[in-house]
Amino acid sequence: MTPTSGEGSALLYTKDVTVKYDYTHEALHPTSLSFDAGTVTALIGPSGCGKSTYLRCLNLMNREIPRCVVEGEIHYHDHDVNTPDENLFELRKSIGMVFQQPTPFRKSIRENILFAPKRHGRIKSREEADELVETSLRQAALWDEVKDKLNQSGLGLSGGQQQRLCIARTLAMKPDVVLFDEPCSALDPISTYSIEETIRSIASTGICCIIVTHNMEQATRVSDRTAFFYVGNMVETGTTKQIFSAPNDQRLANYLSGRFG
Ligand SMILES: Nc1ncnc2c1ncn2[C@@H]1O[C@H](COP(=O)(O)OP(=O)(O)OP(=O)(O)O)[C@@H](O)[C@H]1O
Repeated sequence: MTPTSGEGSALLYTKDVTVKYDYTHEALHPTSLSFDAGTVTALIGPSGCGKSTYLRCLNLMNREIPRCVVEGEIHYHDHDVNTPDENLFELRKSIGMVFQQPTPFRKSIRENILFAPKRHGRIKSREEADELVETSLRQAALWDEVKDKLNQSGLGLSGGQQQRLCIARTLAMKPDVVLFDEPCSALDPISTYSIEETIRSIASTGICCIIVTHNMEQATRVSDRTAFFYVGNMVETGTTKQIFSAPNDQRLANYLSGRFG
């Protein structure tokens, strides 16, 4: 899919979104970005520049933080979800999230996958459950490694496998957006490669993937588009190729050349 879009055709976009912590400290200044189905966007920038804060806006996760205020528009399927009556339970079914540290539930591999679909009343039969477990684990490239131990604890897996289990668990809800907050930072290079492959393959099925990463090589390997954040501002966005080969903003050029991190 062509990695571009204006907000008009985008699956998800924000318009002048700001975030204040403790009601006053504006950690994210007005930010407008758009995201298409079937693409991967990387959010990059030095530590503390607001990448994760912005990512958490997209499924209203900042609402879990006391005294945090998010203003501006967050359009999902052309509907502004940043309203007090938005149903968070429903929204997060469609906009899933994978965190930095793998966080499998203290349950079997199978029950990790089925937990949320059961809660949402989506499983009607044993056959449906079996199929969902297999499809989700295959999408996360974990099926072959765990198919003979589905009833064992998810906590018995390696770190990289646990992270893929968390991705499979997210995919079991059939989201159309998945947010990844530094999903590989706790993983070795082989597991990292596997997660990157998984992200690309998920995007190829039409899911919109957005990933916060500190790893510039990862951004170039995995993403179609990149947005650079600096001190709470989204400074530049474009195709990943353009951002890395011909940055316009001097701060971005300095960041890419390693002058600060
Ligand atoms: N829960 C919070 N309460 C108060 N301030 C916060 C909170 N989370 C983040 N901040 C502040 O908001 C700013 C942006 O932080 P954020 O974590 O979004 O940056 P980041 O670019 O994702 O950083 P990193 O790459 O280190 O994870 C920082 O000044 C940070 O201290």
